[in-house]
Amino acid sequence: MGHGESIAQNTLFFSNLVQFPDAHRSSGRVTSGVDQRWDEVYTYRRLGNTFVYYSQFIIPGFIDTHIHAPQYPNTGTKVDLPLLEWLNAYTFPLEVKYSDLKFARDVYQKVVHKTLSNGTTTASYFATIHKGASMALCDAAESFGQRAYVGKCNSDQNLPDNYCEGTAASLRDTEEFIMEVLGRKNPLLTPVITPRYAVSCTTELMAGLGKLAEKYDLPIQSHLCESLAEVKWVSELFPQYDSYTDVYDKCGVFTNKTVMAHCVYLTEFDVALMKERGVGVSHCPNSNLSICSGLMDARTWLDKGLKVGLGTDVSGGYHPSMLDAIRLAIHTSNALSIQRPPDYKSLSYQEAFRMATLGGAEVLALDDTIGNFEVGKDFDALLVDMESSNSRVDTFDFDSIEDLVQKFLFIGDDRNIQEVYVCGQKVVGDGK
Ligand SMILES: Nc1nc2[nH]cnc2c(=O)[nH]1
Repeated sequence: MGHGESIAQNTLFFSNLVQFPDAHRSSGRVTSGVDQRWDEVYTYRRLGNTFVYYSQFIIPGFIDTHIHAPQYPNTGTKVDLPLLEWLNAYTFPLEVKYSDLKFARDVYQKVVHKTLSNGTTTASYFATIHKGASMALCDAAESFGQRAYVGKCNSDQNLPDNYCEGTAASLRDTEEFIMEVLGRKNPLLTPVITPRYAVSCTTELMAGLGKLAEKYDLPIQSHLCESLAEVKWVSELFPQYDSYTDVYDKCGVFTNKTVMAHCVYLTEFDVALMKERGVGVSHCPNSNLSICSGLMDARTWLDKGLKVGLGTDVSGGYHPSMLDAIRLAIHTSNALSIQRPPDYKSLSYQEAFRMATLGGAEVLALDDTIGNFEVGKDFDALLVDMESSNSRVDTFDFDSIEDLVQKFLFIGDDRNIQEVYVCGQKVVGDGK
Protein backbone atom coordinates (compact mmCIF):
# COMPACT_ATOMS: atom_id res chain seq x y z
CA MET A 1 0.00 0.00 0.00
CA GLY A 2 1.91 3.09 1.16
CA HIS A 3 1.34 5.83 -1.35
CA GLY A 4 -0.35 3.57 -3.91
CA GLU A 5 -3.23 2.17 -1.91
CA SER A 6 -5.73 -0.05 -3.66
CA ILE A 7 -9.39 0.70 -4.29
CA ALA A 8 -10.37 -2.22 -2.10
CA GLN A 9 -8.60 -0.72 0.85
CA ASN A 10 -10.15 2.66 0.14
CA THR A 11 -13.55 1.07 0.12
CA LEU A 12 -12.84 -0.55 3.44
CA PHE A 13 -11.84 2.81 4.80
CA PHE A 14 -14.80 4.72 3.49
CA SER A 15 -17.20 2.01 4.47
CA ASN A 16 -16.55 3.38 7.94
CA LEU A 17 -18.46 6.52 7.04
CA VAL A 18 -22.15 6.19 7.82
CA GLN A 19 -25.25 8.25 7.87
CA PHE A 20 -26.16 10.53 10.74
CA PRO A 21 -26.96 8.51 13.79
CA ASP A 22 -30.58 9.08 14.78
CA ALA A 23 -31.39 5.40 14.72
CA HIS A 24 -28.13 4.46 16.35
CA ARG A 25 -28.61 6.98 19.11
CA SER A 26 -31.77 5.53 20.51
CA SER A 27 -30.59 1.92 20.63
CA GLY A 28 -26.93 2.61 21.35
CA ARG A 29 -26.09 0.17 18.57
CA VAL A 30 -25.32 0.35 14.90
CA THR A 31 -28.72 -0.51 13.47
CA SER A 32 -28.44 -0.20 9.73
CA GLY A 33 -26.06 -1.58 7.16
CA VAL A 34 -22.79 0.13 6.47
CA ASP A 35 -23.10 2.39 3.48
CA GLN A 36 -20.40 1.70 0.96
CA ARG A 37 -21.63 4.19 -1.61
CA TRP A 38 -19.82 7.45 -1.51
CA ASP A 39 -22.76 9.57 -2.70
CA GLU A 40 -24.76 8.48 0.36
CA VAL A 41 -22.05 9.84 2.57
CA TYR A 42 -23.10 13.31 1.53
CA THR A 43 -26.65 12.90 2.77
CA TYR A 44 -26.09 14.41 6.16
CA ARG A 45 -24.00 17.35 5.25
CA ARG A 46 -25.19 20.82 6.12
CA LEU A 47 -27.47 22.72 3.78
CA GLY A 48 -26.17 26.19 3.10
CA ASN A 49 -28.19 29.09 1.75
CA THR A 50 -27.49 28.48 -1.87
CA PHE A 51 -25.74 25.15 -2.17
CA VAL A 52 -24.91 22.04 -0.25
CA TYR A 53 -21.80 22.12 1.90
CA TYR A 54 -20.10 18.79 2.02
CA SER A 55 -18.45 19.40 5.32
CA GLN A 56 -19.52 16.76 7.80
CA PHE A 57 -18.85 13.07 8.15
CA ILE A 58 -18.98 10.39 10.79
CA ILE A 59 -16.20 8.03 11.76
CA PRO A 60 -15.79 5.42 14.50
CA GLY A 61 -14.47 6.81 17.79
CA PHE A 62 -10.74 6.64 18.40
CA ILE A 63 -9.32 3.94 20.66
CA ASP A 64 -6.26 4.92 22.68
CA THR A 65 -4.67 1.59 23.57
CA HIS A 66 -2.04 3.03 25.93
CA ILE A 67 -2.26 6.13 28.10
CA HIS A 68 -0.94 6.93 31.58
CA ALA A 69 -3.67 9.12 33.08
CA PRO A 70 -1.59 10.22 36.12
CA GLN A 71 1.15 11.54 33.84
CA TYR A 72 -1.24 14.03 32.22
CA PRO A 73 0.08 17.05 34.18
CA ASN A 74 3.49 16.50 32.52
CA THR A 75 2.16 16.52 28.93
CA GLY A 76 4.08 18.94 26.77
CA THR A 77 6.99 19.09 29.20
CA LYS A 78 9.89 16.95 30.39
CA VAL A 79 10.67 14.87 27.35
CA ASP A 80 14.40 15.54 27.34
CA LEU A 81 15.64 12.26 28.85
CA PRO A 82 15.65 8.65 27.65
CA LEU A 83 13.16 6.20 29.18
CA LEU A 84 14.89 4.92 32.33
CA GLU A 85 16.21 8.34 33.31
CA TRP A 86 12.88 9.94 32.36
CA LEU A 87 11.00 7.55 34.66
CA ASN A 88 13.22 8.37 37.64
CA ALA A 89 13.53 12.11 37.09
CA TYR A 90 9.95 13.04 36.16
CA THR A 91 7.45 10.21 36.14
CA PHE A 92 7.75 8.37 39.45
CA PRO A 93 7.95 11.65 41.43
CA LEU A 94 4.66 12.73 39.81
CA GLU A 95 2.91 9.38 40.25
CA VAL A 96 3.76 9.27 43.97
CA LYS A 97 1.46 12.26 44.43
CA TYR A 98 -1.64 10.17 43.72
CA SER A 99 -1.77 9.04 47.33
CA ASP A 100 -3.59 12.39 47.56
CA LEU A 101 -7.15 11.67 46.41
CA LYS A 102 -8.06 15.29 45.85
CA PHE A 103 -5.09 15.72 43.51
CA ALA A 104 -6.03 12.49 41.73
CA ARG A 105 -9.66 13.49 41.22
CA ASP A 106 -8.70 16.87 39.80
CA VAL A 107 -6.23 15.44 37.27
CA TYR A 108 -8.45 12.52 36.26
CA GLN A 109 -11.45 14.75 35.51
CA LYS A 110 -9.20 16.82 33.26
CA VAL A 111 -7.60 13.93 31.39
CA VAL A 112 -10.90 12.17 30.66
CA HIS A 113 -12.48 15.41 29.47
CA LYS A 114 -9.47 16.19 27.28
CA THR A 115 -9.25 12.78 25.63
CA LEU A 116 -13.01 12.57 25.02
CA SER A 117 -13.15 15.99 23.40
CA ASN A 118 -10.27 14.88 21.17
CA GLY A 119 -12.36 11.94 20.03
CA THR A 120 -11.07 9.11 22.24
CA THR A 121 -14.22 7.12 22.93
CA THR A 122 -12.24 4.22 24.44
CA ALA A 123 -9.02 4.45 26.46
CA SER A 124 -6.87 1.83 28.09
CA TYR A 125 -5.54 3.68 31.12
CA PHE A 126 -2.64 2.98 33.44
CA ALA A 127 -3.36 4.54 36.85
CA THR A 128 -0.83 4.40 39.73
CA ILE A 129 -0.16 1.86 42.49
CA HIS A 130 -2.85 3.56 44.62
CA LYS A 131 -6.16 1.73 44.82
CA GLY A 132 -8.17 4.79 45.90
CA ALA A 133 -6.82 6.96 43.10
CA SER A 134 -7.40 4.19 40.57
CA MET A 135 -11.06 4.19 41.64
CA ALA A 136 -11.08 7.97 41.16
CA LEU A 137 -10.06 7.39 37.54
CA CYS A 138 -12.99 4.98 37.19
CA ASP A 139 -15.27 7.68 38.64
CA ALA A 140 -14.05 10.21 36.08
CA ALA A 141 -14.54 7.85 33.13
CA GLU A 142 -18.01 6.94 34.40
CA SER A 143 -19.08 10.51 34.99
CA PHE A 144 -18.10 11.59 31.46
CA GLY A 145 -19.39 8.38 29.84
CA GLN A 146 -16.09 7.25 28.32
CA ARG A 147 -15.47 3.56 27.64
CA ALA A 148 -12.39 2.67 29.66
CA TYR A 149 -10.02 -0.03 30.73
CA VAL A 150 -8.55 1.12 34.05
CA GLY A 151 -5.50 -0.56 35.56
CA LYS A 152 -4.21 -0.20 39.08
CA CYS A 153 -0.47 -0.31 38.37
CA ASN A 154 1.70 -3.00 40.01
CA SER A 155 5.40 -2.81 40.94
CA ASP A 156 7.33 -4.62 43.67
CA GLN A 157 10.98 -4.00 42.71
CA ASN A 158 13.40 -1.50 41.18
CA LEU A 159 11.30 1.56 41.90
CA PRO A 160 11.92 4.33 44.46
CA ASP A 161 11.10 3.14 48.01
CA ASN A 162 8.17 5.54 48.29
CA TYR A 163 6.62 4.13 45.12
CA CYS A 164 7.14 0.39 45.51
CA GLU A 165 4.64 -2.14 46.85
CA GLY A 166 5.09 -5.39 48.73
CA THR A 167 4.18 -8.37 46.55
CA ALA A 168 1.30 -9.60 48.71
CA ALA A 169 -0.11 -6.09 49.22
CA SER A 170 0.05 -5.42 45.49
CA LEU A 171 -1.94 -8.58 44.71
CA ARG A 172 -4.43 -7.97 47.51
CA ASP A 173 -5.09 -4.35 46.49
CA THR A 174 -5.46 -5.40 42.87
CA GLU A 175 -8.07 -8.03 43.67
CA GLU A 176 -9.98 -5.54 45.83
CA PHE A 177 -9.82 -3.02 43.00
CA ILE A 178 -11.11 -5.60 40.50
CA MET A 179 -14.04 -6.54 42.72
CA GLU A 180 -14.98 -2.93 43.32
CA VAL A 181 -14.92 -2.08 39.61
CA LEU A 182 -16.82 -5.21 38.59
CA GLY A 183 -19.31 -4.45 41.36
CA ARG A 184 -20.29 -1.28 39.54
CA LYS A 185 -21.72 -3.39 36.72
CA ASN A 186 -20.96 -0.69 34.18
CA PRO A 187 -20.45 -2.35 30.79
CA LEU A 188 -18.25 0.56 29.69
CA LEU A 189 -15.79 0.08 32.55
CA THR A 190 -13.31 -2.81 32.78
CA PRO A 191 -10.46 -3.39 35.23
CA VAL A 192 -7.25 -4.25 33.39
CA ILE A 193 -4.40 -6.19 34.98
CA THR A 194 -1.36 -3.89 34.87
CA PRO A 195 2.12 -5.16 35.76
CA ARG A 196 4.10 -1.99 34.99
CA TYR A 197 6.96 -3.76 33.18
CA ALA A 198 9.22 -6.72 33.85
CA VAL A 199 11.92 -4.49 35.35
CA SER A 200 9.63 -3.43 38.19
CA CYS A 201 7.87 -6.75 38.85
CA THR A 202 9.11 -9.97 40.41
CA THR A 203 8.06 -13.19 38.69
CA GLU A 204 6.00 -13.94 41.80
CA LEU A 205 4.00 -10.73 41.32
CA MET A 206 3.54 -11.26 37.57
CA ALA A 207 2.43 -14.85 38.08
CA GLY A 208 -0.08 -13.74 40.73
CA LEU A 209 -1.42 -11.10 38.37
CA GLY A 210 -1.69 -13.68 35.59
CA LYS A 211 -3.84 -15.80 37.90
CA LEU A 212 -6.09 -12.85 38.68
CA ALA A 213 -6.53 -12.18 34.97
CA GLU A 214 -7.54 -15.79 34.48
CA LYS A 215 -9.84 -15.89 37.51
CA TYR A 216 -11.81 -12.80 36.44
CA ASP A 217 -11.28 -13.18 32.67
CA LEU A 218 -9.65 -9.77 32.37
CA PRO A 219 -7.43 -8.00 29.87
CA ILE A 220 -3.76 -7.34 30.66
CA GLN A 221 -1.50 -4.42 29.73
CA SER A 222 2.19 -3.70 30.14
CA HIS A 223 5.32 -2.44 28.37
CA LEU A 224 7.65 -4.47 26.16
CA CYS A 225 10.94 -3.86 24.32
CA GLU A 226 10.63 -0.08 24.45
CA SER A 227 14.28 0.99 24.67
CA LEU A 228 17.62 -0.77 24.26
CA ALA A 229 18.68 0.03 27.84
CA GLU A 230 15.42 -1.41 29.17
CA VAL A 231 15.75 -4.61 27.10
CA LYS A 232 19.32 -5.06 28.39
CA TRP A 233 18.19 -4.57 31.99
CA VAL A 234 15.47 -7.20 31.61
CA SER A 235 17.99 -9.71 30.22
CA GLU A 236 20.23 -9.06 33.25
CA LEU A 237 17.36 -9.37 35.73
CA PHE A 238 15.98 -12.58 34.18
CA PRO A 239 19.01 -14.49 32.79
CA GLN A 240 17.26 -17.84 32.96
CA TYR A 241 14.62 -16.76 30.40
CA ASP A 242 14.99 -16.88 26.61
CA SER A 243 13.85 -13.30 26.04
CA TYR A 244 11.77 -10.41 27.38
CA THR A 245 8.60 -11.99 25.99
CA ASP A 246 9.52 -15.35 27.51
CA VAL A 247 9.45 -13.73 30.98
CA TYR A 248 5.89 -12.52 30.49
CA ASP A 249 4.79 -15.75 28.86
CA LYS A 250 6.14 -18.03 31.59
CA CYS A 251 4.47 -15.82 34.20
CA GLY A 252 1.11 -16.31 32.46
CA VAL A 253 0.49 -12.75 31.36
CA PHE A 254 0.60 -13.43 27.61
CA THR A 255 -3.01 -14.03 26.55
CA ASN A 256 -5.21 -13.06 23.61
CA LYS A 257 -6.41 -10.16 25.79
CA THR A 258 -2.92 -8.80 26.43
CA VAL A 259 -1.69 -5.52 24.97
CA MET A 260 2.00 -4.66 25.06
CA ALA A 261 3.04 -1.05 24.53
CA HIS A 262 5.98 -0.05 22.31
CA CYS A 263 7.44 -3.33 20.95
CA VAL A 264 10.23 -1.47 19.15
CA TYR A 265 12.89 -4.15 19.59
CA LEU A 266 11.08 -7.46 19.09
CA THR A 267 13.09 -10.45 17.88
CA GLU A 268 11.76 -13.14 15.53
CA PHE A 269 11.24 -15.28 18.63
CA ASP A 270 9.19 -12.54 20.31
CA VAL A 271 7.00 -11.97 17.26
CA ALA A 272 6.29 -15.68 16.83
CA LEU A 273 5.39 -16.07 20.51
CA MET A 274 3.13 -13.01 20.52
CA LYS A 275 1.37 -14.20 17.39
CA GLU A 276 0.82 -17.64 18.85
CA ARG A 277 -0.61 -16.22 22.07
CA GLY A 278 -2.66 -13.49 20.33
CA VAL A 279 -0.86 -10.67 22.15
CA GLY A 280 -1.47 -7.22 20.61
CA VAL A 281 0.88 -4.28 20.09
CA SER A 282 0.17 -0.70 21.14
CA HIS A 283 2.25 1.50 18.85
CA CYS A 284 3.06 4.81 20.58
CA PRO A 285 5.03 6.82 18.02
CA ASN A 286 4.99 10.18 19.80
CA SER A 287 6.56 8.68 22.90
CA ASN A 288 9.07 6.63 20.92
CA LEU A 289 10.26 9.77 19.16
CA SER A 290 10.00 12.16 22.13
CA ILE A 291 12.05 10.16 24.62
CA CYS A 292 14.21 8.71 21.84
CA SER A 293 13.26 5.07 22.34
CA GLY A 294 13.37 4.07 18.66
CA LEU A 295 11.29 3.60 15.51
CA MET A 296 8.71 0.82 15.71
CA ASP A 297 8.22 -0.94 12.39
CA ALA A 298 4.42 -1.19 12.16
CA ARG A 299 4.57 -2.43 8.56
CA THR A 300 6.67 -5.45 9.50
CA TRP A 301 4.64 -6.36 12.59
CA LEU A 302 1.41 -6.11 10.56
CA ASP A 303 2.89 -8.22 7.75
CA LYS A 304 3.90 -10.84 10.30
CA GLY A 305 0.30 -11.03 11.50
CA LEU A 306 0.43 -9.14 14.79
CA LYS A 307 -2.54 -7.05 15.91
CA VAL A 308 -1.45 -3.39 16.06
CA GLY A 309 -3.31 -0.43 17.59
CA LEU A 310 -2.19 3.10 18.42
CA GLY A 311 -1.54 4.77 21.76
CA THR A 312 -0.72 8.30 22.88
CA ASP A 313 1.41 7.08 25.81
CA VAL A 314 0.84 10.33 27.69
CA SER A 315 3.24 11.65 28.90
CA GLY A 316 6.21 9.95 27.22
CA GLY A 317 4.05 11.06 24.31
CA TYR A 318 3.39 14.77 24.71
CA HIS A 319 -0.03 14.87 23.02
CA PRO A 320 -3.29 13.35 24.30
CA SER A 321 -4.89 13.28 20.84
CA MET A 322 -5.12 10.18 18.67
CA LEU A 323 -4.91 12.41 15.59
CA ASP A 324 -1.34 13.08 16.67
CA ALA A 325 -0.74 9.33 17.05
CA ILE A 326 -2.05 8.76 13.50
CA ARG A 327 0.24 11.45 12.09
CA LEU A 328 3.34 10.27 13.90
CA ALA A 329 2.67 6.63 13.03
CA ILE A 330 2.71 7.64 9.36
CA HIS A 331 5.83 9.76 9.77
CA THR A 332 7.64 7.02 11.69
CA SER A 333 6.80 4.61 8.90
CA ASN A 334 7.94 7.10 6.26
CA ALA A 335 11.22 7.58 8.12
CA LEU A 336 11.77 3.83 8.23
CA SER A 337 10.98 3.51 4.53
CA ILE A 338 13.90 5.82 3.72
CA GLN A 339 16.27 3.24 5.19
CA ARG A 340 14.52 0.15 3.85
CA PRO A 341 14.63 -1.48 0.38
CA PRO A 342 12.58 0.31 -2.32
CA ASP A 343 9.71 -2.18 -2.16
CA TYR A 344 9.11 -1.38 1.53
CA LYS A 345 5.67 0.20 1.83
CA SER A 346 5.18 2.87 4.45
CA LEU A 347 1.80 3.07 6.19
CA SER A 348 -1.01 4.78 4.29
CA TYR A 349 -3.31 7.16 6.11
CA GLN A 350 -6.08 4.56 5.72
CA GLU A 351 -3.98 2.00 7.56
CA ALA A 352 -3.09 4.46 10.32
CA PHE A 353 -6.78 5.35 10.66
CA ARG A 354 -7.62 1.65 10.92
CA MET A 355 -5.00 1.20 13.63
CA ALA A 356 -6.61 4.07 15.58
CA THR A 357 -10.05 2.42 15.37
CA LEU A 358 -10.58 -1.24 14.46
CA GLY A 359 -6.93 -2.14 15.08
CA GLY A 360 -7.21 -0.74 18.60
CA ALA A 361 -10.41 -2.68 19.17
CA GLU A 362 -8.64 -5.91 18.11
CA VAL A 363 -5.73 -5.21 20.43
CA LEU A 364 -8.08 -4.65 23.38
CA ALA A 365 -10.12 -7.73 22.39
CA LEU A 366 -13.16 -5.47 21.91
CA ASP A 367 -13.56 -5.92 18.16
CA ASP A 368 -16.86 -7.73 18.57
CA THR A 369 -18.22 -4.54 20.25
CA ILE A 370 -16.51 -1.47 18.77
CA GLY A 371 -14.01 -0.31 16.13
CA ASN A 372 -16.26 0.19 13.10
CA PHE A 373 -19.92 0.44 12.15
CA GLU A 374 -20.76 -3.18 11.62
CA VAL A 375 -24.43 -3.80 12.41
CA GLY A 376 -24.87 -4.83 16.04
CA LYS A 377 -21.74 -3.14 17.37
CA ASP A 378 -22.04 -0.31 19.88
CA PHE A 379 -22.36 3.11 18.31
CA ASP A 380 -19.13 4.84 19.36
CA ALA A 381 -18.68 7.66 16.87
CA LEU A 382 -17.41 11.13 16.06
CA LEU A 383 -19.32 13.70 14.07
CA VAL A 384 -16.62 15.68 12.29
CA ASP A 385 -17.25 19.08 10.73
CA MET A 386 -14.49 20.48 8.56
CA GLU A 387 -16.26 23.83 8.43
CA SER A 388 -16.94 24.27 12.11
CA SER A 389 -16.94 27.96 13.01
CA ASN A 390 -13.57 27.75 14.77
CA SER A 391 -11.92 25.30 12.37
CA ARG A 392 -8.34 26.07 11.50
CA VAL A 393 -8.61 24.12 8.23
CA ASP A 394 -9.53 25.71 4.90
CA THR A 395 -11.78 23.62 2.66
CA PHE A 396 -12.72 24.16 -0.95
CA ASP A 397 -15.82 23.43 -3.06
CA PHE A 398 -13.82 20.95 -5.06
CA ASP A 399 -12.60 18.98 -2.02
CA SER A 400 -13.79 15.39 -2.23
CA ILE A 401 -14.89 13.46 0.84
CA GLU A 402 -11.50 11.75 0.68
CA ASP A 403 -9.81 15.15 0.80
CA LEU A 404 -11.89 16.21 3.79
CA VAL A 405 -11.15 13.05 5.72
CA GLN A 406 -7.44 13.39 4.98
CA LYS A 407 -7.48 17.04 6.01
CA PHE A 408 -9.08 16.05 9.29
CA LEU A 409 -6.55 13.30 9.94
CA PHE A 410 -3.53 15.44 9.03
CA ILE A 411 -4.43 19.00 10.07
CA GLY A 412 -7.76 18.84 11.91
CA ASP A 413 -8.14 18.96 15.68
CA ASP A 414 -10.69 18.91 18.46
CA ARG A 415 -12.32 22.04 16.98
CA ASN A 416 -13.52 19.85 14.10
CA ILE A 417 -15.02 17.23 16.43
CA GLN A 418 -18.56 18.50 16.88
CA GLU A 419 -20.11 15.58 18.69
CA VAL A 420 -18.84 12.43 20.36
CA TYR A 421 -21.00 9.36 21.02
CA VAL A 422 -20.28 6.39 23.25
CA CYS A 423 -22.76 3.56 22.92
CA GLY A 424 -25.23 5.97 21.30
CA GLN A 425 -25.02 8.52 24.14
CA LYS A 426 -23.80 11.98 23.25
CA VAL A 427 -20.87 12.70 25.56
CA VAL A 428 -19.42 15.78 23.81
CA GLY A 429 -21.28 18.43 21.81
CA ASP A 430 -24.17 20.87 22.16
CA GLY A 431 -26.24 20.16 25.24
CA LYS A 432 -23.35 18.40 27.00
N1 LIG B 1 6.66 5.04 28.15
C1 LIG B 1 6.68 4.48 29.35
N2 LIG B 1 7.35 3.34 29.52
C2 LIG B 1 7.35 2.77 30.73
N3 LIG B 1 7.93 1.63 31.15
C3 LIG B 1 7.61 1.51 32.46
N4 LIG B 1 6.86 2.52 32.87
C4 LIG B 1 6.68 3.32 31.82
C5 LIG B 1 5.96 4.55 31.63
O1 LIG B 1 5.34 5.12 32.52
N5 LIG B 1 6.00 5.08 30.37
